[in-house]
Amino acid sequence: MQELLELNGVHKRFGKSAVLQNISWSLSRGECVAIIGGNGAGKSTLLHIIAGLAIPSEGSRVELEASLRFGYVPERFPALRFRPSEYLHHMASIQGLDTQEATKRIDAMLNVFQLQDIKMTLCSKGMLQKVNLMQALLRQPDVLVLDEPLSGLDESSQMEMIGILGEMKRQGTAIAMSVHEPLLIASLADRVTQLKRGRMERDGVLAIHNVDARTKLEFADVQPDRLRELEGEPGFLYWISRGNPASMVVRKHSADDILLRILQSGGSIIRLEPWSGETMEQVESPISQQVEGMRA
Ligand SMILES: Nc1ncnc2c1ncn2[C@@H]1O[C@H](COP(=O)(O)OP(=O)(O)OP(=O)(O)O)[C@@H](O)[C@H]1O
Repeated sequence: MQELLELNGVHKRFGKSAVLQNISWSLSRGECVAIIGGNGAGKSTLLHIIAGLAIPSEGSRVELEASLRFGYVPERFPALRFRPSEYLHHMASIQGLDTQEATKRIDAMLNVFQLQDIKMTLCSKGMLQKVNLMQALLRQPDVLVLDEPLSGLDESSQMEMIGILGEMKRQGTAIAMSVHEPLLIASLADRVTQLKRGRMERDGVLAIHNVDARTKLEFADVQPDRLRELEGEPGFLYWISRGNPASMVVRKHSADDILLRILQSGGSIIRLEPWSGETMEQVESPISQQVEGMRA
């Protein structure tokens, strides 16, 4: 993977307080890194440095490609008295985007994000978080930096956000995000960086991230004909249950795509977890095989 950004021996101090100590870290195109750690561990400070919004007190931040574009999604986003489209046009103009280009992009994003263009004071937290993400995507960033993107969202908004971020990642956007939710880490992260009191305790590939890793998806409200379509998805392995709720085991690297399909089929996700579960004998056979069996 092509490296985009490098931090070398970064320290950050506020007065006498050392908030980050000796952080060496990198981020590559299309990679998603989850930054975890307790309250006050230094996650937001590290994200500010990654995004270029704060300068290290010591050490260096090196962009390894010319003209890299960064998008930053802060944790808190205020409900302003604008409609999303108005707000985004203001932001586009501040960022120096051509008006025609901005209109095209904002219309496309409102459509993709399925966001009603109502006053932001009337928007739910999930809707506001979409606007927050959209302002960061205006200039089609190479690197997207997110501070707790799922914080305070309900389950369906969380899944929607995971689907959107998964799509960004597939398109090659590098993502660095501070995160508490195991669901988000399991669905998107390639690597986890763990901070403890400003020091990097761990920085590595997820243990479950290998080609054989499997994920169990439990979901509800998908019509039987759609269940059969889900079987055709690359990465589908087997059913544990095809009732309502249904649960299936899929290859971990395909889980994002299948989650998206489930949501597009009108389903809702109940749970997603790493799976090392039962043997094939204990599971239900694919619907397609059963239908073949009935025909025979
Ligand atoms: N501008 C600042 N001036 C002084 N201290 C700061 C500043 N920004 C952050 N800190 C301190 O740095 C430490 C790390 O803060 P930071 O927000 O990076 O942690 P965090 O891991 O994101 O925490 P949380 O999970 O609670 O949001 C905290 O003790 C905080 O008080």
